[in-house]
Amino acid sequence: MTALLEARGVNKRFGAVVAAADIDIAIGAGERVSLIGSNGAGKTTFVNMITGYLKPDEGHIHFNGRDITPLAPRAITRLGVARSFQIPQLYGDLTVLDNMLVANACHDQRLSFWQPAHRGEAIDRADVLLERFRLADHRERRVAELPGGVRKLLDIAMALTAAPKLLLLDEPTSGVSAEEKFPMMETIMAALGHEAMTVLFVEHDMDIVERYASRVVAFYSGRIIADGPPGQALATDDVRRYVTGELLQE
Ligand SMILES: Nc1ncnc2c1ncn2[C@@H]1O[C@H](COP(=O)(O)OP(=O)(O)OP(=O)(O)O)[C@@H](O)[C@H]1O
Repeated sequence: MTALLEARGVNKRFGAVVAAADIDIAIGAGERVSLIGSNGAGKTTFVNMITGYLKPDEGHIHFNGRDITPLAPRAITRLGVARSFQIPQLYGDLTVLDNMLVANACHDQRLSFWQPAHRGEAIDRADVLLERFRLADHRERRVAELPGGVRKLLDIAMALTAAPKLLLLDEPTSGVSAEEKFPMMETIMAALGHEAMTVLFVEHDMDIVERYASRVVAFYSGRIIADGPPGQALATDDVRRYVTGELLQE
């Protein structure tokens, strides 16, 4: 397997807290990887180190064959790493379409005062994504008026305007009702199916993990305690003890 993302000997501490301990992992193109672990296990720290918002104390992270450890978040985004947040980062007063266009403008290097164009092209790309995420009917609505689940879909669609190679999702269905979460994941996964991209998603809901991940990476105290296909990783004693709580902790 040629790795798209590779972390080697990555460590991160916050004072006495070990947030990442000897992280060694390689993730290939097209994988759908779920990052699981209890609160404070180190999932977000790992994601933040990939995006460059946090720097490891030790170790290196490679993306697409390049050492991205020293790069600033914007430079890493430009290489093809995109992220959506647990609480969507949207402009409530703007329409859905305008949010898409703002997201596009943030990474379109061709835009300038003299050449604000590509707008037609940007609108076409936005419309394709809105269709895929079942957001076309909301195109002209103000984002502040939309329900939470729709806003989450928009946040992910916005991340895709950059046509990333790696997409990082933070609990895509958190805050969404039990009835809505599977239809929402179906929409997300169908939309992502059109793009040849690797997806890492932080998830606490094991039903979602089992159904949508091709691989599970479990964290505890900053360490990776299991890594494999969902059926295998979720069945390990460490995951049952430290993540799902099916076994009592020693
Ligand atoms: N900026 C920071 N300053 C100090 N401590 C931090 C910081 N970021 C994370 N930590 C600590 O590092 C540990 C790992 O946190 P992290 O947010 O990575 O866990 P997590 O698995 O994402 O948890 P959750 O599911 O609650 O989001 C925790 O003990 C946390 O308190």
